[in-house]
Amino acid sequence: MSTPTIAFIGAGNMATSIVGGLVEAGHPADHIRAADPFPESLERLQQVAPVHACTSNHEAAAGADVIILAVKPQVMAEVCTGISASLATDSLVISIAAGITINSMQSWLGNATAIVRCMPNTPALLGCGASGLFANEQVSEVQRRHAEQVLSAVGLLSWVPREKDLDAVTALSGSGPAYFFLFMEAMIDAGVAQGLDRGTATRLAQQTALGAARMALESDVDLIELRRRVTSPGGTTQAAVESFEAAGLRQLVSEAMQAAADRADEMAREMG
Ligand SMILES: NC(=O)C1=CN([C@@H]2O[C@H](COP(=O)(O)OP(=O)(O)OC[C@H]3O[C@@H](n4cnc5c(N)ncnc54)[C@H](O)[C@@H]3O)[C@@H](O)[C@H]2O)C=CC1
Ligand SMILES: O=C(O)[C@@H]1CCC=N1
Repeated sequence: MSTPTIAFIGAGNMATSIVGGLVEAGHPADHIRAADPFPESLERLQQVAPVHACTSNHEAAAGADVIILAVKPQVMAEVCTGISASLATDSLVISIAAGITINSMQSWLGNATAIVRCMPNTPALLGCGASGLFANEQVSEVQRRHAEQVLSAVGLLSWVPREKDLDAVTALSGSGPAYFFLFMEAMIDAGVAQGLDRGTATRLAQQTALGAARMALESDVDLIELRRRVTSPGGTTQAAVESFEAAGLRQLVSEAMQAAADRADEMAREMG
């Protein structure tokens, strides 16, 4: 597969992370362009890799194999209509904006445009992201591989068969980092209430989350077995887990994720 030319429209946090990952994975910086109205954003990006900084979105998009729309959802309509005439017939557009549907993008870019809609998450900033991807029918096999090359540079990726599934991806991995942060906040507060100083409670909670995540990823047994191995019969973990279950933790998680998915659907309607 030849090296695709990749254009970033918007050179903020996500673009910078993806560029960092791409270059680390061996993608040549001279095959990457970026446009952003704020020179400071472009300068920050160029500290990560010597990409070609463009003076307009048109200059970045013209003739690029892959165009990554890494701008906030609120400016997507303006950005898409602005670059629609710059796309080549075989350009692939990848959007990482939450709540902007393929339908909306097609209405701004043209119905024949190959589009991948992606829901990333913030650990992409550390190369540890998890992204869900959906492709419209115009996306070819080669373009799928290009999308995978880009998103795998910042972590794991998973294709979903229906665009609607991106609402569930948003509820799970898109918003998910915040759930773990919230749980850690609650654990730290509880540790402090039991007498630990906040610094100690914070470090213990952070390392416990890291250790548990690594065991979940790297161990050859499932989550139930991992949990069983911590839970001595009649011991402390059993007391805590029974307390969680009695308080309806699973139902709470299910309702919270439904609220997130419903909101994702609502946002797509509002912005579409
Ligand atoms: N699921 C999630 O947790 C995440 C989703 N995202 C999505 O990624 C997208 C980008 O987010 P960030 O990088 O965090 O935002 P950011 O604010 O860091 O970057 C956006 C960049 O777009 C530039 N920009 C504004 N108007 C522009 C225009 N007309 N043309 C070109 N560039 C323009 C801004 O100057 C800025 O540098 C958003 O749509 C967001 O929804 C990002 C991070 C995580
Ligand atoms: O909270 C949000 O709406 C965005 C989408 C997923 C993560 N952040």
